Amino acid sequence: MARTMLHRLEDLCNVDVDDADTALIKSIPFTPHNQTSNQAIITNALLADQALLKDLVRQYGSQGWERVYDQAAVDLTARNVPFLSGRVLIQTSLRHISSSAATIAHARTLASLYANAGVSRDRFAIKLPFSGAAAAAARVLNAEGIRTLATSVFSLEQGIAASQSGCLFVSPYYNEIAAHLDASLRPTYEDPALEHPMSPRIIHILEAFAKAYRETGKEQPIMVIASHFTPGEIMAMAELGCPHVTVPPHLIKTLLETPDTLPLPTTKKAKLSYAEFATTQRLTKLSTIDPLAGPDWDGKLADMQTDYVANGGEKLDEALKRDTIASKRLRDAEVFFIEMENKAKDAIEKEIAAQGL
Ligand SMILES: O=C(CO)[C@@H](O)[C@H](O)[C@H](O)[C@H](O)COP(=O)(O)O
Repeated sequence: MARTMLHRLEDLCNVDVDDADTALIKSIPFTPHNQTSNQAIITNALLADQALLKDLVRQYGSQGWERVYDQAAVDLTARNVPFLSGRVLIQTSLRHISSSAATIAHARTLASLYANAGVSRDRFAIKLPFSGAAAAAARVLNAEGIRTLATSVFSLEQGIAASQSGCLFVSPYYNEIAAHLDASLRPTYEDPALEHPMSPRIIHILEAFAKAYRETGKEQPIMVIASHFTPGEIMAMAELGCPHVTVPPHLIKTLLETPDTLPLPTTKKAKLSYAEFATTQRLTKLSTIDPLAGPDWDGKLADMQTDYVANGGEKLDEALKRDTIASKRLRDAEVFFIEMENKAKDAIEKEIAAQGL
């Protein structure tokens, strides 16, 4: 196959797949790294496969819809492991966003279903939508070897809490969920790295991790940046310094269909360790600005001195409350993913009734 923009992206930034579609993953002309998912991805995949739905209901329907849905998420992702070099990921229910105990219990259930499916702990991770309660849950889960990804991250404080709770990965959303549902909310920029209002927060998180690594030697979460609309946005992630980007299906297809006619890249992809991280010269002005902060922001950025995870993630919840943009975006994610989960719940319960279970 001739060289495409997806090859170029992989030269600059590790390509992960933001979808569970095995055929799509196999169509990529190199081995992608991780495969991310969420309740929208799992529900759509399950509803598109009525044979799988019926079969899972037959096997597990008597134990209720959640058992069926969790098994679906594990089955739909576990089968992709042979075609990836890294991990498959599924997300805990947003119904648990305010409860550490419920988040821990759900993550442990998913981990045991992966174990039953023969997926070892180094081939999966559990995504936690990152509230204070989730950060506290992450500390427990990572300590017991169930590795987590902090997701729905919109603020530096959430990024710091991901580091403090020992998360393996962190996924800031470059764009908000509301913009996925309403195209009029999608910003378009000639130069996304420099102009997109989320770029500074990405740089702040990466710089905080690099500083923490230099000071403590402790490995920091690997950034798997998510939620992009355009090829231009995706390609800009390398310049921001993101080591991984998770790419939705339509952008994988577009990048695969676009020949790379540019000279071979002269820069290398960001290393997974933050030891050598440095913001590229062109973007250093983003280090001190925050277009998403409110008008009374004092210009100070959060740092690792505050423990955002202690006491059930109390300080993270306080920070989220003060940050109207991040808290609105996290709330939108909560509403959207619960809606998508409920769509699957209705279909599963209908099938449970049809099978007379
Ligand atoms: O958080 C991760 C990866 O860690 C993503 O799966 C993330 O949920 C998605 O990129 C966003 O929710 C956008 O998803 P979609 O609306 O494009 O399906």
